[in-house]
Amino acid sequence: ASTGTVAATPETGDVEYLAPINIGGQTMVMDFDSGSSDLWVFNTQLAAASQTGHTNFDPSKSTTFKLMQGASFSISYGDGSGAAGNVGTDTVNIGGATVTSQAIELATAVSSSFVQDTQSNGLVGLAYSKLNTVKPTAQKTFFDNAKSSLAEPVFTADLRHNAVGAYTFGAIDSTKFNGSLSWAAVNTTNGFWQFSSTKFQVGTGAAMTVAGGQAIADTGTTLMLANAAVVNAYYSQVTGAVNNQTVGGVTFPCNAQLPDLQVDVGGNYMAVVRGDDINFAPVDNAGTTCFGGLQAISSDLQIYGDIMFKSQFVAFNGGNNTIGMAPH
Ligand SMILES: CC[C@H](C)[C@H](NC(=O)[C@H](C)NC(=O)[C@@H](CCSC)NC[C@@H](N)Cc1ccccc1)C(=O)O
Repeated sequence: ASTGTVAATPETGDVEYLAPINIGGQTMVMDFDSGSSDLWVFNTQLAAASQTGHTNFDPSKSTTFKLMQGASFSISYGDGSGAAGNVGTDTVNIGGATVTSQAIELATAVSSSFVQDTQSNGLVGLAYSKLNTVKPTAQKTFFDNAKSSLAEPVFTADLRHNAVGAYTFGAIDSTKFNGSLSWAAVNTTNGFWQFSSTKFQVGTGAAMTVAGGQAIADTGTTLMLANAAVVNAYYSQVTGAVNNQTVGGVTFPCNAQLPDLQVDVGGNYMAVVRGDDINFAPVDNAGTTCFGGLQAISSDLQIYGDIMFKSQFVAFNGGNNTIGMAPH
């Protein structure tokens, strides 16, 4: 039974968290994404302009790569970005955890936001395999393929503000969080690591409810996108907070006092998101106006991204479909 651990390194400003994987002998620095289920890479089939600045996987240099005849993929993401291309299989090793025949999706087209993000050379999808976009036959995620050979059927995300953390497969390192993990049931219907999140509390204020609230844990989303009721209640406690359409969300004075936000996870655990982490980044050169890490989303499905992960160590249990959290 194996385990694997890789460093999770934040891009400047904690925009994304990147980690190295080995595909057929080639190291690729990738964006680990618990909000999708395709492993796709920048590669030598892409137009030269798209390859520029990236590490490009070269299937012809891998002795273990096999093309998957007739297979293709095409994926779209909530921010409007996407990728598409063909598919093969190869040996993937992530920090010591190995899968010998992992579907590797070779992009032949990627949207500009991915081309511009030269530190990321593709995504490692870690949501449920039912979301995988390969046709005619959907493929399994690395975690799904690795699960049976891992010491425990789990992977964990230990993401830090402006510091190196870790992704671990097959073990839970209890030295990386305070106290014990609180576990919640995952609703796998939509293919996400989805749980009920119906209560919230701003600072020491009254507990409030989001009727029927649901959320997903998405390591590939930078911010925390919550119900408007949560966002309005939160920023009503922040002097100078305004909904700034030009920058596309709520901003506030960078020296504002930001309360902690508590959100319930599965009905029996209130996850504390540190107020400091909700000060995401300045929007002006003088650093006087800052952009909120908590923003509103109109869909019923809230997306708890890296802003939450910076306060919470998260364990994803594929054995019993539960999600564990503890402060770190
Ligand atoms: C518009 C597309 C919708 C959202 C839907 N797609 C999804 O839900 C996909 C699997 N997941 C995503 O679009 C989002 C979760 C949306 S919750 C509905 N997670 C993956 C995202 N963090 C990947 C990413 C990483 C870095 C830069 C940009 C994007 C679909 O295909 O129908």
